[in-house]
Amino acid sequence: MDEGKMDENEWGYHGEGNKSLVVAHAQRCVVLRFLKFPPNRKKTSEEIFQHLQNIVDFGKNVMKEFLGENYVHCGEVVQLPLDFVKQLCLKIQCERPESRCDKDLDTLSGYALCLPNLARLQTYHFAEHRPILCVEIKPKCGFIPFSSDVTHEMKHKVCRYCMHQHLKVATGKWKQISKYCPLDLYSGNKQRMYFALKSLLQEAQNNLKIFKNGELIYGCKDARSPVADWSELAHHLKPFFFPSNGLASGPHCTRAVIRELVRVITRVLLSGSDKGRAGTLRSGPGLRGPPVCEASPFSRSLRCQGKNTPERSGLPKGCLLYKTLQVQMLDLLDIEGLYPLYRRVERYLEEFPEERKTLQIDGPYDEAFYQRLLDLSTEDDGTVAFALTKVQQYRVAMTAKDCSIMIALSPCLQDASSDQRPIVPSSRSRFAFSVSVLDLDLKPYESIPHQYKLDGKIVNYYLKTVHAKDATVMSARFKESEDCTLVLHKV
Ligand SMILES: O=P(O)(O)O[C@@H]1[C@@H](OP(=O)(O)O)[C@H](OP(=O)(O)O)[C@H](O)[C@H](OP(=O)(O)O)[C@H]1OP(=O)(O)O
Ligand SMILES: Nc1ncnc2c1ncn2[C@@H]1O[C@H](COP(=O)(O)OP(=O)(O)OP(=O)(O)O)[C@@H](O)[C@H]1O
Repeated sequence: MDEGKMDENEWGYHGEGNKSLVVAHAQRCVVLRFLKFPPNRKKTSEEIFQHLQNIVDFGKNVMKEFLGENYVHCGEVVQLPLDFVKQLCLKIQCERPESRCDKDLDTLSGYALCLPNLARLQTYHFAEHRPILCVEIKPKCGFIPFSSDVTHEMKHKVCRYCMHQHLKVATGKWKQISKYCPLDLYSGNKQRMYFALKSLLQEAQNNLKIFKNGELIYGCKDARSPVADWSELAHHLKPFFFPSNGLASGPHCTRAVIRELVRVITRVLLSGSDKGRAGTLRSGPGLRGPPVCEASPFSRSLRCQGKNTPERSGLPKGCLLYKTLQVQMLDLLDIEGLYPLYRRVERYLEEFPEERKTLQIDGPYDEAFYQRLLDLSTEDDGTVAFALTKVQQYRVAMTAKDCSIMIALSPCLQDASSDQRPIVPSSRSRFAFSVSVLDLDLKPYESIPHQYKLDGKIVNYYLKTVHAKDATVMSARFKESEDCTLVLHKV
């Protein structure tokens, strides 16, 4: 990219989260990722450069090591002309969802991250001419805490995502409770994964987006304007899954297309080579928590049919879900066990503030930082070193609990080679695919007290409001009859 010759007209709004905003190049397969800040909390250019460089270093030295280099794209920090950034900011403002406009794009530093556009296959510099379908999933935390520091018994039974749903609906973030449970997606069991993906398609919230040729066609652009029309989605997807067949439109077609999509995504999620060192993080069998979440409609439906709890995960070790889960499990103590250790580090830093650098709280995220993450001991010897290791592991785990997985699918001819990209078959077509992870920014040390408070809030709200009324709420959830039949489809 020639940073000297930037033209805002060649870039378009692509998407944003809570902390960054992404624009995509119209022709080339690149995006620019800018940081965002609340209006009164601007940072210096030097701080922004350092923040972005830390993101790159963390990706290179830590996440690539854990997840494998094929999945992680670190990008590079670029310096852009300020005039370009200002014009671009004005140009895209009208496309930003209202709910995200509480933060402003950083237009003062001129720094951004340049990354491959993962909504297209990884050809980096040149746009593909083939049509591309891309599914982005933010799976969230896939295990139930196993730590003995957990004080609320409910946390050993119901996963955080399912509990948090109730607080989110109560505070108006989303309109209705999702049937998605991350433990189903991470189960490796095809029926549970199928149920999880279908639930995401029913209530996408911010956990699922679908792009066609780089354009968002399904999922929430704005929390207040969810788009969830399956027949419209099927209309977009039909040429991908039934290219040469005159499948009539209507509910039958919609169901067939959605079924193909879910099957293909399940297959892709279960694929993968065994690179990356997340396997070295595996904790013993006693340290893994229950395999199902009691609030998941899937396990509830099994129980209501008198069937046993499904077996524990059959995720293949090479697949990205497996690796992501291993990194999430670096949260060995749960926030309840971690918080006192955070306080220990805090007390030390209050006494010796100059040590913050040596402890690598704000980086550098280098090889030494990575090596310390591999110590999985939970024997507290009372030292600051022990507390620090657990704090850093927790931050990495939280990052893996909030990352997204991008799956790009491009149809290929029956007999054509795929340029060595892996292939996934569907019943009427074949796709070359790529899988990548995004949003691997290390969670800040400062967010730990917030996590501690939020955890208490989520559990207390669930216990007080939902669990007390459990029977009523859950029976209402099961009035939607498809729950019990859906899971029995052969996949
Ligand atoms: O706390 P959670 O689980 O609600 O996760 C937050 C996400 O909410 P979600 O539940 O996915 O809707 C939240 O996503 P949204 O802004 O709601 O789309 C952010 O990803 C937030 O991370 P950060 O503070 O921007 O680094 C996330 O915060 P972290 O807890 O990961 O720091
Ligand atoms: N390299 C990329 N290629 C294509 N799209 C991307 C890329 N990086 C980010 N995006 C898109 O931009 C959106 C916002 O990016 P990202 O999730 O990194 O934002 P964030 O503010 O850090 O998120 P969060 O709310 O979790 O803090 C993503 O959901 C994704 O759709």
